Amino acid sequence: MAAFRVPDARRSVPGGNADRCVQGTNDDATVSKLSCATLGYFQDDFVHLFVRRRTRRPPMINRGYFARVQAIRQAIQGFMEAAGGGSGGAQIVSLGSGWDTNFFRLREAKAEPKLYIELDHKEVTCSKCRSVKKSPALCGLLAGEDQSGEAKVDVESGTISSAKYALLPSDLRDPAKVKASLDVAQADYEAPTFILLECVLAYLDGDATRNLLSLLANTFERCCVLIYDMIGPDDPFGQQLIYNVESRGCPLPGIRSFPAKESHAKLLEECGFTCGGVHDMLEVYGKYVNQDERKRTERIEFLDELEEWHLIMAHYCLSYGFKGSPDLFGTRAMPLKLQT
Ligand SMILES: C[S@@+](CC[C@H](N)C(=O)[O-])C[C@H]1O[C@@H](n2cnc3c(N)ncnc32)[C@H](O)[C@@H]1O
Repeated sequence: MAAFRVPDARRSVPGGNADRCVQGTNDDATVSKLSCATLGYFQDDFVHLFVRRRTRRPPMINRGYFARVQAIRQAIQGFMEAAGGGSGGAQIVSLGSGWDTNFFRLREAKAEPKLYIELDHKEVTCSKCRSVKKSPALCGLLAGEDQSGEAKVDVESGTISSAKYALLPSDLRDPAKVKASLDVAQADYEAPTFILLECVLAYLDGDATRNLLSLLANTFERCCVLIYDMIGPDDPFGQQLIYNVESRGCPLPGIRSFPAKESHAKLLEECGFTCGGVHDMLEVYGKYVNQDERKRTERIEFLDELEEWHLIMAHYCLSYGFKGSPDLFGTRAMPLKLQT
């Protein structure tokens, strides 16, 4: 592996544009997910509706995204089963959701929760509205069972409201705004709720993350939270990773506030959750991702840079915590189960 020489990228972050750069990370994530879907790593019939220019990502990136998407889908499925599905009142809240397509995937499979709420910066929710409005397929999935339900897609305000899905602009750094957005979305604070923070907290500073997680733990009576994020900022590979992102003007304060698996566990406990587990993505890929899917996808593209693969995967982790009734969020609802 090459030696890394990393200048301090924080000095080159252009102040005013930081939010715009953070929003731009969603474009990257979506393009990478489309790259995977196109190659057959996983099925996503909707992600192409959000991307203007397709780019084929290198095999290592595709495999990393496969692990991330597969693990999150397994966790959602585990929760939905434990919570009795949409008819059991299950609710999903995705914060910093970007152009994620999980709602449309679940809705098409008739496996959607009672309510699916997404929050992101207004710029991102406005562009999501634009793509939804242009797509009869997405609009159709927002409509009610008999296609009669009213779905309002307002590009100007960046909001979508429908019987089972709500998209709203919000700033995750401001707990009062997040709570107000959840109120507008008519979140049910007593319903079993799965909260997803997929590659979001790295962009928030430590206090903002603590305030956000504490708000969630204090607001939802029975919930589990799943966090996918970067770790390991201090070794040469982590420094390079941070430099690559921050030199584009996108600060990553979160990775410094919560640099290791232990700090993620502590964060969850401090904010009012019981920590269910923290695994780096190497562990997730090796032990928790469905093994048949793993074997199938390993045949799609050859990967020979194993040392770098191990390094990348060790710099991301999944952590999860619970709050509320142990019968619902006990072992049955553990987001990840060991695969044998
Ligand atoms: C790397 S993208 C991830 C998007 C999506 N969760 C995924 O994994 O595909 C990070 C997302 O977090 C959102 N985000 C970051 N900070 C935010 C904040 N303070 N308020 C609202 N959204 C934020 C960004 O706008 C962006 O959509």
